[in-house]
Amino acid sequence: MAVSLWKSLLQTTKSRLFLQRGVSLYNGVHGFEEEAIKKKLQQFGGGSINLSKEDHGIRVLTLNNPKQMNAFTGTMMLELQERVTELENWKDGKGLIIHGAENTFCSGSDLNAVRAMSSSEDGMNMCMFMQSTLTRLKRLPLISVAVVQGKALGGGAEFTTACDFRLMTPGSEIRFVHKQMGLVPGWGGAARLVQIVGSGVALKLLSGALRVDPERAVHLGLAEETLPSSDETRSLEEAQAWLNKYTKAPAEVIQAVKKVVTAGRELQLEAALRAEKDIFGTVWGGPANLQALAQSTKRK
Ligand SMILES: CC[C@H](C(=O)O)C(=O)SCCNC(=O)CCNC(=O)[C@H](O)C(C)(C)COP(=O)(O)OP(=O)(O)OC[C@H]1O[C@@H](n2cnc3c(N)ncnc32)[C@H](O)[C@@H]1OP(=O)(O)O
Repeated sequence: MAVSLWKSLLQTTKSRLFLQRGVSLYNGVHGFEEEAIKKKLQQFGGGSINLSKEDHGIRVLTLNNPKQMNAFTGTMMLELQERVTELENWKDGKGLIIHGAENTFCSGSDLNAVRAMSSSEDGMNMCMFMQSTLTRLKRLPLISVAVVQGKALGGGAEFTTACDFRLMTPGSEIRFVHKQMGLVPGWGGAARLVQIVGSGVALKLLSGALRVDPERAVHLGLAEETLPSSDETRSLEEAQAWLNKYTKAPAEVIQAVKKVVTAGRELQLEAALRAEKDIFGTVWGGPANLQALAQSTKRK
């Protein structure tokens, strides 16, 4: 009796904890020294992570370091954590579009920073920092879309897997180049890639460092579709129109939808069911539900 009670308490706690905002995957127990790595990352400046004002519940996050093909500098990693915290506290949010500046997505880590942080301690701390931030990004109660224009390489390819969906423009490419650097993904990209395309395809993409063009990405289930335009502005407009199809409801309903799907993906069945129950309770009898009940019974 005590054991099953303990198990049930543990499951409930897990399902509640996983929905909490700002929870890092790692702490001192794992050897994660967050303040130390933040200080180190601060030494490698350049570029920025910009977040647009909201427009009908949708914001655009821009990886902005075009001089280096939007490679992630240390300060960009710190800014990404700040933007994710902002998005976790965005009450009216429904959708997020992520793209790179000047019509290319992201070239991974800034290799200058990588060369300067080649110690095991720095590498592991950067890995845990980025895994935590991208896991929080993936768990945002928003529908997120990576618009892949140009190249998404290495950590940039991993970044696309931290979004719910990927839309690619003609001629664009996702490529997990890690093998060529004697590495494996370190920002959580391998674990998420297996969830998206399955272990067999993930093994081929990683071991072959294969170039994935839009057609192959759609075939593999890595991308939803190839956008018609390769123009930077036009393709963003097309991505916004695509996302609008899925965000036509009050924010609290869209956020609840994303949360139940995240629970189903990440938790064991009983914990997922408990999380679904808790989330269902936040919308049952809520304004959107009561308004729908007051209207005609026929669904459009
Ligand atoms: C866990 C993640 C993992 C890690 O942290 O270990 C990584 O992500 S490591 C990085 C993996 N990424 C790469 O290896 C890509 C390297 N870059 C390229 O292959 C090319 O630059 C490419 C294909 C993105 C673009 O080639 P293109 O010929 O069109 O342009 P350039 O190569 O001349 O690049 C323009 C300009 O950008 C600088 N650049 C590009 N990528 C990076 C980068 N990742 N870090 C730092 N700087 C980068 C490049 O040096 C050029 O600058 P310039 O001053 O003009 O030489």
